[in-house]
Amino acid sequence: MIDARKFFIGGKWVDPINGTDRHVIDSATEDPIATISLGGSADADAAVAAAKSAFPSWSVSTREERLGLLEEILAIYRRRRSELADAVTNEMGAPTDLSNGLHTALGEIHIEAFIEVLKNFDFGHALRPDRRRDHILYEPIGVCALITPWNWPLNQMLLKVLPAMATGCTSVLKPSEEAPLSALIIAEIFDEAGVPAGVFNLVNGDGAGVGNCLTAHPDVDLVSFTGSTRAGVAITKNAADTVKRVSLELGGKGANIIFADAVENAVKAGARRCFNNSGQTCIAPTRMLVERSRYDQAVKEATEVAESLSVDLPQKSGAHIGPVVNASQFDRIQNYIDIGIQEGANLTAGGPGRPDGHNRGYFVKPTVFADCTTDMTIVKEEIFGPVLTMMPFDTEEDAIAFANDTPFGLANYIQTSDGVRANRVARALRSGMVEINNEVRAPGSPFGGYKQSGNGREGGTWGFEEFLEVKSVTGWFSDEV
Ligand SMILES: NC(=O)c1ccc[n+]([C@@H]2O[C@H](COP(=O)([O-])OP(=O)(O)OC[C@H]3O[C@@H](n4cnc5c(N)ncnc54)[C@H](O)[C@@H]3O)[C@@H](O)[C@H]2O)c1
Repeated sequence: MIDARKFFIGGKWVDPINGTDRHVIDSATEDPIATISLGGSADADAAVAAAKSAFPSWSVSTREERLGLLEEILAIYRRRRSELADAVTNEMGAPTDLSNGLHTALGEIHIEAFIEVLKNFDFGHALRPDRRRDHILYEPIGVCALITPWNWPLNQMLLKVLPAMATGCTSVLKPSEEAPLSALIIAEIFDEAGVPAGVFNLVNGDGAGVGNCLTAHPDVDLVSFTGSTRAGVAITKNAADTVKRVSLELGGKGANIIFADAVENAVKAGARRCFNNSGQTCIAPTRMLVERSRYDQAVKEATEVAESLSVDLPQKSGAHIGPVVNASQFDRIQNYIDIGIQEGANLTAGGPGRPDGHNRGYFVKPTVFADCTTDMTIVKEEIFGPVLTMMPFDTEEDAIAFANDTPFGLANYIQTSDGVRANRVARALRSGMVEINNEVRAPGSPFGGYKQSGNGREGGTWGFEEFLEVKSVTGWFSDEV
């Protein structure tokens, strides 16, 4: 059993002041694998105090100093990448090929991308050529509370801790209590890289404890949160009294609009994408909308994908999916599958209970519901498991209306070989991201949602601006002064 009870505060690994022990569970065996501490208010206060005292010097550090640190972090991250992958596999059940692949690759890509942003970011410039004494400065906002979920842990942490550091902010990270192990390695990497004391701090805890303390804390200037819409709303209310900035990356219910002229493997690729990471992806294309002439064939293909996808131990190599993260997610998904059946959706693959060969662990069968309607609970709510819903459409207008008929607006998908139509539909979709024909977003492109999927943007210059205040100075003397 790993003892992971310490926190990283003020450049040191310290014992909790008023923590409570909690086990991290292997979701494949249901056995405890590590003990962490859930911090209390004294721990959150200590971390915020360390971040606050580091801010005056870090906020005026040079671009070169920050770049040097990020380069060092990148080198150590690469060296420790397989350890990070093991931690992700153990803490949230991603199969080893996935954690050695996309989970850890995303982290590396983000470090590289933020290095590029920092090299080029303009922290001060004249308003306009004709108003050279009107000067605009971009300054770090201050102490940032960074609260992250468990489903893509490295991706979500690094999209916050790196731009915070690169813009001159100081931060307190509270990773998910479900998946805290990779975060501890990130803290070790920052420590080894020489991040100055207090610039980055880590306290484990849950939402009701450390989460609440950080979001209400008078010395925290910004909360950057990724997680459920439920928690995002609670955090926003809790932060309101101190008027701090709150940046939210929340849930999703992505539509995948498949027109009849889409490439042959569009349906299969869409179904695989929905099941990847056991369906625990905020941008998963979980609502497949298929043009009627292709619909019956599409249901067959998606069903085949679900039936041929194996569900197996995360520690095994292969393209299978692993368990979902914990018992409450397992129960939640099972409940949605029951509701889908009760509400009359056509179950064509998967269904309730564990897959054959598993009598323990939080394994869920890849499940397909065809002939869904927009009023069904499984179409409206985020399930966060390997469950695909399918429905036919007749016209482009119907497809757009179905796709937009949700309180979420994170990522939507279009499959067609008609470029004019693709662009037209992309404009009509109310979401922060639209992917046409599975074209992957470039590193440094903005990630975030419309509507109840959030109000922030992560990545690239947009991700930087979240951590910056804008100062307007008039009467500015030219930089030669
Ligand atoms: N939009 C995105 O970028 C994005 C990315 C990944 C995941 N998500 C969403 O995250 C959710 C899954 O993650 P989860 O189950 O860990 O979410 P969650 O909201 O339960 O928890 C996320 C984090 O918030 C903390 N937290 C919970 N309640 C809190 C409160 N009241 N105050 C402060 N902190 C609190 C948790 O301890 C955890 O660290 C899904 O809804 C998914 O769509 C969104």
